[in-house]
Amino acid sequence: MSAAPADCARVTEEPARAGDPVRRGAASTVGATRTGPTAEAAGGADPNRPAPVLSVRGLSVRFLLPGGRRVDAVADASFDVAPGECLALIGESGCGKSVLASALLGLLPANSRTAGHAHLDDLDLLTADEPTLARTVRGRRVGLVPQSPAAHLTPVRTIRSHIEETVARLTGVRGRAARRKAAEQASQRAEFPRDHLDRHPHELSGGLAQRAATALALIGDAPLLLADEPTTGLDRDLVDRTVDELRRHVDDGHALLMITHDLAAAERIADRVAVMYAGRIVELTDAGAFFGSPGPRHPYSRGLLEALPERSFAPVPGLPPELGSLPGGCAFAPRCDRATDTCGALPVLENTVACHHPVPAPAAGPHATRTPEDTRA
Ligand SMILES: Nc1ncnc2c1ncn2[C@@H]1O[C@H](COP(=O)(O)OP(=O)(O)OP(=O)(O)O)[C@@H](O)[C@H]1O
Ligand code: NI
Repeated sequence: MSAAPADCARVTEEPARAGDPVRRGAASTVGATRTGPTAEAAGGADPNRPAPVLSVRGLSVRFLLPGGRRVDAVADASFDVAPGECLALIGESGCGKSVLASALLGLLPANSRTAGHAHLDDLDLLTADEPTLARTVRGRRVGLVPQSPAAHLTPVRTIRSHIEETVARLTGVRGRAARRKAAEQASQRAEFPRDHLDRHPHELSGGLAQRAATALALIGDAPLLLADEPTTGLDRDLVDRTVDELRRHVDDGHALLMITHDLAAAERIADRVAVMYAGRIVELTDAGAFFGSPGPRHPYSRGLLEALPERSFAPVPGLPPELGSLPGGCAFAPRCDRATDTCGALPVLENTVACHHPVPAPAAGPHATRTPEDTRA
């Protein structure tokens, strides 16, 4: 599913250094367009929704490559995640999901430039300095299940030693026996088998490494969890159990941003869904509306869902564009059977969708959000 783990690993293996001016100095160099989705679209204006744990506005990430080339991996992303809420971020391989997560944790490489805001309560994660991120954010305020867990584990240490060390660092548990017990409880939560705790990372399958990473990410009880493909390599039964454990974590009041290719897992866990295409969020809506009625409004989202074996099993025709040479206007237009000349202009995320020709919502229904397109269609 994840065809680009190397990219993701590359991002996370080269953390920005302390005092690195890249992120702090670069906030105005990218994302000249601030298309400004409504606060409601981002999930912020609903008075019934609790104040968000994470509030992202206009987040853009650009990579500068040799020869003056650049890759706009994330463009103008805005969304909120509230306590007790899971937002699933979905989209094809290479659309910018992991780069977005890395930006939130200050884990982008030095050839990146970010713009926008990502508020974790009163702290802007995009401008926070590396000591703050390292000492107070990663693990404590934001947990991470990385996409390539093996790359984040130290080869010469057992899983037990990783977990006990994290327990000691992030919790008040003191004493060897207590730490050992807490580590075993943490591994159990993520369905990591106790009899594998004394193994080294290279002795684990991808699925077991994934479960070890999930166990580690839950230990700090951080109010926000970023889980990047937490179910990769797991069989269906374990996917369901892992997702249900993450859902319990959400129901305990934590916020979860879950990146996944697995739409069945997203349907099982998510309260809201954000669909990313070529670096942009093109749809942001309630999971019930997305997976049920009226279904996705963006033609791309609809195509993603229809590609599922239990639906039409027909892939979205064509391939996503290279992020280094994006066409002007709607990046999906070349693959879209609803495209017209209008799509030469960049669509803004309005209500729930960034599309000049969204799939019409039915006339009535609890989730129907009518747009001018509905009346034209
Ligand atoms: N350090 C880098 N330098 C240049 N481009 C990069 C760098 N890291 C990532 N990219 C590019 O950014 C884009 C988004 O990558 P990202 O890993 O976020 O995709 P993704 O949506 O997580 O894909 P997948 O589902 O396969 O994990 C890709 O085109 C990738 O090649
Ligand atoms: Ni990724």
